[in-house]
This record gives sequence, structure tokens and C-alpha cells, in this order.
Amino acid sequence: MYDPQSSKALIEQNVCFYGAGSMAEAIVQGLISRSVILSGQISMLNNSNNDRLKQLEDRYGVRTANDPNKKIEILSKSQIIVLAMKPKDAAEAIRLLSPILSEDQLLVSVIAGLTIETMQSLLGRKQPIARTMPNTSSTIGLGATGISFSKETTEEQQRIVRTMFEAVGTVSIIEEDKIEILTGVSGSGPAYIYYFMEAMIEAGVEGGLTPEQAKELTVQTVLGAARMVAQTGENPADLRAKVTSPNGSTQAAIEVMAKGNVFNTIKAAVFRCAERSKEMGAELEEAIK
Ligand SMILES: NC(=O)C1=CN([C@@H]2O[C@H](COP(=O)(O)OP(=O)(O)OC[C@H]3O[C@@H](n4cnc5c(N)ncnc54)[C@H](O)[C@@H]3O)[C@@H](O)[C@H]2O)C=CC1
Ligand SMILES: O=C(O)[C@@H]1CCC=N1
Repeated sequence: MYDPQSSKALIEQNVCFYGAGSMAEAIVQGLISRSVILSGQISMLNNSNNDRLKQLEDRYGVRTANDPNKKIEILSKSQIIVLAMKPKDAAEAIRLLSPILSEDQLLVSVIAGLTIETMQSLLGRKQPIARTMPNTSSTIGLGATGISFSKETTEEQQRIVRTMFEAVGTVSIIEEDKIEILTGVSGSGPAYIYYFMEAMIEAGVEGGLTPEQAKELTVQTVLGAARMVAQTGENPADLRAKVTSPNGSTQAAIEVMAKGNVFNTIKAAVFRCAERSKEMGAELEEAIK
């Protein structure tokens, strides 16, 4: 987890978020709120949206730029560049970086599917790269990030990337071929939980609770269940058994889910997410041929 001691070095780096959307904002918000990096050392670049950049400047005190020359200046002076655009925009953006980067600048990608090999092909050289898969809960310091490093990264660069993401949650260092399944579990995972919550809230309201009550009860239930697993160390299956009285109301509910094959459907969704992430990588690889 976040170690304030090791975060000191990170403050010395200039970090540029190349792509200023929701994932970039989640990380920036987490980094700034935990004082891991000074806002003055963070730059955020977008494709075109001036209003969005102004909003980010006002909210976080970060530097932004829209002028092409200023963008190039910022990119060339940042020791760390976080690639945070959508996969479809990545090839063009990385190609633009190629003539600007020096060999010791570190690229940190959060882009789903995009492999280290494809990024290095686009750049035309073996740049040090950290391929990461965070999630949006980084906003509140409860993110879960998977990281794979290219061979070219130094120990110091690896330490900085770890520190950066440990400041906004937990970090798993993994081999690159595991990053798709990690995307299926934790990268996209918050969306599955929100989906589940949407259904619980809707059912509560249809059953007569006020929307506020249904939301509060659902939020506290999800929060409590996650904390129970984290704090007791017990398996979810054992904790579930404690809620489920024989022939009781929970059993009746779980039977409905089992009939709807919910367990296997969730597993299938995780695998499909991983597969889609691989497909997105293959599409990008194909596009640069
Ligand atoms: N949203 C999420 O939960 C997660 C997203 N990711 C990854 O993060 C990346 C960004 O996703 P979001 O933040 O959700 O997307 P988003 O659409 O909110 O943000 C992308 C931003 O990149 C900017 N952009 C596009 N082309 C650009 C260029 N050439 N130069 C500079 N900026 C450019 C766009 O203007 C936009 O503001 C994606 O590749 C996604 O796979 C990874 C983990 C979780
Ligand atoms: O949906 C996506 O493609 C991205 C990757 C993980 C979460 N959102």
C-alpha cells in the first residue's frame, strides 16, 4: 500500500497525462488528494476539448495545454508520460510521440488491450514502458491496478510506477499475458458491481422503499460485504453460508440466482471481457501493419 516515504521521489518527476478523460482524472485526483505529487508537476493534455482542460485546471491546479507546440514542449519535458486515451486514438498519439521522446522517458499506459510490443512498434524503438490496468476506484484511493514492465524499465522507474499506483490503491505486478484476465476481474469489475447495485436499488424501489433508502441500504450492504471479506479474511463462500439460513429467505434468493445461472454468467462476463481486451489489442496490432 501507499508508503509516504517512497512517494517523496515521485514528487521530483514531471508527469504528463496524455489523454485527460475519466481514468486520467481518477488517478490525478487520487495522487493529488494524497499529496503524492504536487499538482504543479502534473500536466494534462487532451485532443481538443478546451472546456474540459479548464475544468481540470480549476479542480486540481494542474497544467494543461492545447496549443500543439506547447503540447510537444510538455511531452518532451515529462519524465513520465501516462497514455490515457481510448484504444482507437492510441496509434496516432503514440506515433506523434516517436520523434519527441528521449530513451529514458517512461511511458505508462492504462490503455486496455494495447501490448508493450505494439507500443514499441509504433514508436519504432524499445522505449521503457509500464503497461498497467487500473480502475476508476483510484479516485478515492481504493483502486486495484495490475502492472507489467517492459525489459527496458529500470528498477527506479519500476519503483516510481509502483509508488504512483500504490498511492491510489493496491498493486499487483503481473506478467503481461495475465493483464487481460486482470482487466476482466478488476479493470472493468467496478461496472459489474454497479450493475448489481442498479438492480438491487430498482427492486427496493419497486418493493416500496424510497429511492434514497434503497440507495443507502444497497451502498452500505456492498461496502459492508466487501469489508467483511477484507477484514475477516474469510472466503466469500463461507461468509455467504453465514447469511443463508436453511430454507430461509436468502436461500430462496440464491436459488433464483442459481436458476438464472448468475454465477456462471458472471464468470462468462469476466472471460468475455478478457477476450474483448485481447481482441482490442489485436485490432490495434492489425491497424499498424
Ligand atoms: N474508464 C475506466 O474504467 C478504465 C479505462 N481504462 C483505459 O483508459 C483509457 C481512457 O479511458 P477513459 O478515461 O474512460 O476515456 P475517456 O474518453 O474518458 O478519455 C480519453 C481522453 O483522451 C483524449 N484523447 C484522445 N486522443 C487524444 C490524443 N491524440 N491526444 C491527447 N488526448 C487524446 C480524449 O479527448 C479524452 O478526453 C482507455 O484506453 C481505457 O482502456 C483502463 C482502466 C479502467
Ligand atoms: O471498458 C473498457 O474498455 C475499459 C477497460 C477497463 C475498464 N474500462
